Amino acid sequence: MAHHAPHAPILFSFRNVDGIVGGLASFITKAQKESLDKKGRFTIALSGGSLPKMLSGLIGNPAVKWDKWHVYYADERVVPLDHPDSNHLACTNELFSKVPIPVSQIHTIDTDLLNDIEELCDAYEKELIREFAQKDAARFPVFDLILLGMGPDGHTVSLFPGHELLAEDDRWVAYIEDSPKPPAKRITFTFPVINHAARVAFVAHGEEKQDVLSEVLDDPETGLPAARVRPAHPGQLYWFVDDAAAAKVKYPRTPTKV
Ligand SMILES: O=C1O[C@H](COP(=O)(O)O)[C@@H](O)[C@H](O)[C@H]1O
Repeated sequence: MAHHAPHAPILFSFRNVDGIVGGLASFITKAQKESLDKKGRFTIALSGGSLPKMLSGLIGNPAVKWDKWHVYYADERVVPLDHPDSNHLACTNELFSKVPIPVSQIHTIDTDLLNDIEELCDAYEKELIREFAQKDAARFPVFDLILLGMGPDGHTVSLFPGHELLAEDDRWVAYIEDSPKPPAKRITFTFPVINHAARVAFVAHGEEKQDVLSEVLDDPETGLPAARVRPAHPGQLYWFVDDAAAAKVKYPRTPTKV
């Protein structure tokens, strides 16, 4: 049994990627049920990179109430929605084209604004304000679930090590024009948004994540972007990883029955 402080990150390590896919699907459906029981809708934010493929356990799953999902992108590349770099395209190819989710409930960037990143970013922030601010006049939105990835450099969403956006404490959505990982132009949720969510789950797999995962979980004070994800009480952070990624991690695992 894992012993750590209440609200410390919960680490699930699975033997392989299939294990992550199954565990993540049960976790998401449980989170969805809790939200639907409370308020009849489920607000979720997705990432790009390796994450969309990890959502295949939701396809054909009768527990998923797609008509109640309201989907946002935790970060998005400023490219057309059918561009190979688009996080929306990746999520569509891996998930949305295969499930009956109403298209109007998937909140994409406004591609009429691709030539004005500031406007595009403001417009996406307004999408979030429409969903959250009127209801509870919250300073920051409270997503039911935000799903994140982590790059081998410790970046998450489009928040990169050493970048000035790590200090953004006011905006909900910010833009970056000098991303060290292409494409350079992106929009991203800020830390206050991520850290106000009810649940945040990182999903990471493979040997290339070994060193960074042990730094983020065992030495979080080094301050890599992924280590700065610490949802405020009563929010909870989870990690869904495979044993290859967790090979160097000393942080205690929680048994993988979610
Ligand atoms: O550029 C990005 O990278 C991160 C991490 O990607 P991964 O392929 O290492 O999982 C991703 O979470 C983010 O959405 C994306 O824009």
